[in-house]
Amino acid sequence: MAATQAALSLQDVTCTFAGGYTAIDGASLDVAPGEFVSIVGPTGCGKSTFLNVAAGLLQPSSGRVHVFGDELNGLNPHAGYMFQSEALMPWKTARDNVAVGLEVRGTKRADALAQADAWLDRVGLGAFGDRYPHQMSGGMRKRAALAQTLILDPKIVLMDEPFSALDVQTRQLMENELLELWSADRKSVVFITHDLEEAIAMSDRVVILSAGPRARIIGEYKIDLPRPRDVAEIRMTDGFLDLHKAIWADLKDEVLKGYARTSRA
Ligand SMILES: Nc1ncnc2c1ncn2[C@@H]1O[C@H](COP(=O)(O)OP(=O)(O)OP(=O)(O)O)[C@@H](O)[C@H]1O
Repeated sequence: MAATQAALSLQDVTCTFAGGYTAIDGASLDVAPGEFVSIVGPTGCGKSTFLNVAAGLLQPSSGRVHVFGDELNGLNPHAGYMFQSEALMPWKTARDNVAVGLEVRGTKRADALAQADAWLDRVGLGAFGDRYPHQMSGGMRKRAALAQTLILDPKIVLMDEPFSALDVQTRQLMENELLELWSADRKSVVFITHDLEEAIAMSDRVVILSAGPRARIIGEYKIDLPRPRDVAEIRMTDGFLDLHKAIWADLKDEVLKGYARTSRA
């Protein structure tokens, strides 16, 4: 048995869809407990597909997934998932949206609501629990979605471009908030983004997927920048710029290939 058991281990994962398109081909990734890993790759390369396999939402055509040493069959019981699109129910208030996962698990409503209020406070929405999603800004909705995911205390958080719809300033605020929450209670995070700067600023490790079809992992970089980090300030440091230059050298050709493929389609 390995010295430290991975929180999440994807081994030689291949995903071929019904029409015969192979998105991912033989990709392997281990994520350690408490590690923040970003996956970066050109548009349409298979990042979401890979994350869906980790969540247990998609069965790979071949390859294996282990979660804390147990083979995954069905939904990943230790994972919380935060999507790019809105996950809030429009007919529920922020408080009810955050509480609903606990209620589904059988927590008494009063207790679930009390925990939801505590989480709303933690994400800076303490005064907005009664608001409905349409009464909140994009950033507020993301905060509520973050609380909705973290209230369930998943050991692994899977995030698929969670902040990509936000303006730059709100996005940086959210990134810093996520890092603060993460450092207070270290969970394993797998963070999908097409934004290399965001990936470097946030992560312990950045993994590069090649352009599809048959995307593979073509590079892994340890990000040894000091923490705590401010995502805006870290971007101006020499260490960040050196990493960016090195990783971009690997990523650039793949981005161009991906762009050429999608622009022909
Ligand atoms: N159910 C499916 N059936 C057929 N092809 C699919 C299916 N789901 C995804 N694909 C294809 O697999 C490839 C990878 O898709 P995926 O959404 O994983 O990429 P991505 O890297 O997350 O994309 P983006 O950067 O645009 O978010 C794409 O070419 C997509 O069209």
